[in-house]
Amino acid sequence: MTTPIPNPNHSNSQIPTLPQSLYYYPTFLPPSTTTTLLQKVLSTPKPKWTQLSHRRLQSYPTSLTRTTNTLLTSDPLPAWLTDPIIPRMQELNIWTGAPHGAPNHVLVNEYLAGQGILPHEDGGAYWPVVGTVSLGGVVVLDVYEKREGEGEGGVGERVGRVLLEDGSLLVTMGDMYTSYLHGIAEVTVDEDLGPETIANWGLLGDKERFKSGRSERGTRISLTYRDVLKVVKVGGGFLRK
Ligand SMILES: O=C(O)CCC(=O)C(=O)O
Ligand SMILES: [Fe+2]
Repeated sequence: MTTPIPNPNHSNSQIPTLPQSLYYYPTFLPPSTTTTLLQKVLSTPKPKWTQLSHRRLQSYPTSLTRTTNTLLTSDPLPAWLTDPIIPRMQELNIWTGAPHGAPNHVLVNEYLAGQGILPHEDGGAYWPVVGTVSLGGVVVLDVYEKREGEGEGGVGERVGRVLLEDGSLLVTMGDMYTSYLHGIAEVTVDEDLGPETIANWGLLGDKERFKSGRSERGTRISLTYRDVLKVVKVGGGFLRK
């Protein structure tokens, strides 16, 4: 499989000092859209959520099969997750070269203040691009080296920190997708924020907001867009929930 080529037109959005390639778009969605999306996600009935130990999760249109990582469904993504987000991503050429030319799977994460996600990689079920839309609370995403040859989950040195603002889009591809890990610490305050410590400081939409160097966590939703490589369409309404 060939690796997607970062679009040189977007070099202004590329996060410096980190391995390639992470792109940050601070005001990808206007506040009116983030508010509507946040309400939509937070009003989802409880059975649609999977409660994990450190966050809640929804999978659209459904979760992947456990053994073969296949998207087995006849349902498209719901309109509230596609418009206007996917056309805007396509304008940025994020899915150019992807097997389906657009994301076909969205994992929606909810983190309460103090919750996070352990360092991990997103793996081979997907085309190696993730588009992450952040809604609500601000968090710092940590990037780590991956320690090969130490079995599963070898977490190396932290190589950088990225601040994710409400309405922003983070695009992860290339080496950042395949050779590094990412995680969110379980803290109620992100501290030590500044131009020396936050890799995307120069790209932030509202640096003033973080000039105290601290940011209190609030409830955050992330919409993570992916293109699943293996898709099997099922007809006739079988396997529907
Ligand atoms: O919430 C985030 O920004 C990260 C989520 C994540 O890493 C994942 O869903 O794989
Ligand atoms: Fe991830």
